[in-house]
Amino acid sequence: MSFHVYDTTLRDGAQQEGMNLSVTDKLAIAPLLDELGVGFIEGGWPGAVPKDTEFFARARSELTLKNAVLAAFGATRKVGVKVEEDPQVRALLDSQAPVVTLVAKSDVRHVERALRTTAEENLAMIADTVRFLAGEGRRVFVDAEHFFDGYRFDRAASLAAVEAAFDAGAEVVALCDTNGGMLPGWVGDIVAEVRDAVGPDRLLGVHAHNDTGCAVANSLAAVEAGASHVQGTVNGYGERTGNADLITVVANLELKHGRALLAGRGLAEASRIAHAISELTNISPYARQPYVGASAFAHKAGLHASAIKVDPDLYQHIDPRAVGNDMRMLISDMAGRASIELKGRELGFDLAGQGDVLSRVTNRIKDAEANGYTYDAADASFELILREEVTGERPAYFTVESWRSIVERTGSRGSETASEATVKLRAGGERIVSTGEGNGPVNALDQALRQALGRVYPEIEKFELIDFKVRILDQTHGTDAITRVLIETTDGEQSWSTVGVGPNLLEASWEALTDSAIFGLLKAGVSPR
Ligand SMILES: CC(=O)SCCNC(=O)CCNC(=O)[C@H](O)C(C)(C)COP(=O)(O)OP(=O)(O)OC[C@H]1O[C@@H](n2cnc3c(N)ncnc32)[C@H](O)[C@@H]1OP(=O)(O)O
Ligand SMILES: CC(=O)C(=O)O
Repeated sequence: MSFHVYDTTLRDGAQQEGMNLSVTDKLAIAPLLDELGVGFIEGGWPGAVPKDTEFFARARSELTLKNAVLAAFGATRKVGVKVEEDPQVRALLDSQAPVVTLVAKSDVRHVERALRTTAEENLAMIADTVRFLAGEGRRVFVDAEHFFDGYRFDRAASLAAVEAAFDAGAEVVALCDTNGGMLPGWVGDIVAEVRDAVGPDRLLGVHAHNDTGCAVANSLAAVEAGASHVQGTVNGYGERTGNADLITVVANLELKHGRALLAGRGLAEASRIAHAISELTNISPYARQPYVGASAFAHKAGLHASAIKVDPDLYQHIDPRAVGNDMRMLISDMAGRASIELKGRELGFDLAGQGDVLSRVTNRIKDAEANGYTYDAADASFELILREEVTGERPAYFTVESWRSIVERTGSRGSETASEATVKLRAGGERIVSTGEGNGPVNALDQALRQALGRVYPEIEKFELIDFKVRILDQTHGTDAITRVLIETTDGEQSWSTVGVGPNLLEASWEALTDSAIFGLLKAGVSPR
């Protein structure tokens, strides 16, 4: 029996709080899902959500899928309505999607209290709708809503709904944990019982929500018990706490159970695709996401690094390349010499056998972290320290004579503010004095520094500050507290992060800004002038 990987990012994923996908977003996400290699892409509910009706219409001319087929989602016919006269069922046909997935009630309490009808009418709604759509040439899948809750309450009634769907011609019945309250043992037992009840030739699926934090585990339990169709969303998007993270489910099945499920390059592209979809949903990626998260293979503890130096597999459960991710060493006060050696290797420095350098860098990092610096989020500042300890000097792009930045309040009530900064430095054999204006004192300082350096290093014009984070450390000291600034800069292709610490925001920012300029010039291959 074939196995289905069924993605519902564009339908159930879009039910996540705060997510609002345009038709264009959906048309951009669908090819990424196709590239991932899923078998089915549920595009939305045509006839109920106007954007979804438009999505299916535009998909016909604008989408070319290599691996996946589109599924339109909708409900069984309404109570007491002839199926061929139900406009929502008609909209499913009109979508021209080759697969239609019907949500059907399979918990008798929902039938009686939400649909306000009888169990018999519900079975007729399921059978009529499946038969009608199958008769029109559609592959029909049924999502048995609240199946697990219903089964635990009245198993005969829930099983009758599943059987009605199969008997009418449904290709798949996906058992749904709609409220997400199940635990893996319960799911495994129930799927095994349903498997026995419906027989081995019928294709059972699973659709899990994450309210107990078990959506992935519940999906795996269902597959182990005989489900061969698994639904989920990329990045675990979905209502409330989300749906089963489809990439995690598939990675577990492929990499732990040896079942190749995705078409094309599949998992090897998973990290890139998960992040690209985050860009389109405008929801920041979750760094600690299994397999594809930025931290999924990041090691901070010095003891880990000392073993990883011998063999990376000693501290990681898979080769990160299997999911298109990378191993990274994080540098902090928890680093040891092995961490520095491995990080050096990552940055292109071979420090093997250079015990002195490793000890000096390790001690410098530990001291700096004790004074408020943090390097696990400021790789570029770390690299400058490492270079300095290896070569004995910092790249001499400029020497600073002085700088200042002021905030001026103007207007009759002092309600308008303007900032102005002056930087005096030497570069390219000249003394440069530059003044910058900005909407705040840090912005003005950044402008002044950039303008000064730009006279000698025009390469700096490409640099852009894209993130700025301030943290006041040791807040119990009030105004004595120290300030830490982390900034991220890009040259349009790559980005780098630097850190600064000081008694106030401006001093901390100045250090992070100058590190950023030096690192950017270094990376651009510019020699000091
Ligand atoms: C578990 C899930 O996540 S399923 C996916 C849920 N997704 C969505 O709800 C998003 C899209 N939904 C919508 O646009 C709207 O809710 C609609 C168009 C579906 C329904 O809206 P309305 O027509 O205004 O109906 P209303 O919200 O008042 O009630 C829902 C109706 O669907 C009926 N219904 C609910 N489930 C089913 C079902 N499985 N089969 C048939 N009818 C159903 C209800 O009995 C009710 O019928 P009634 O109008 O005769 O009382
Ligand atoms: C169908 C669906 O989304 C659910 O039951 O959760």
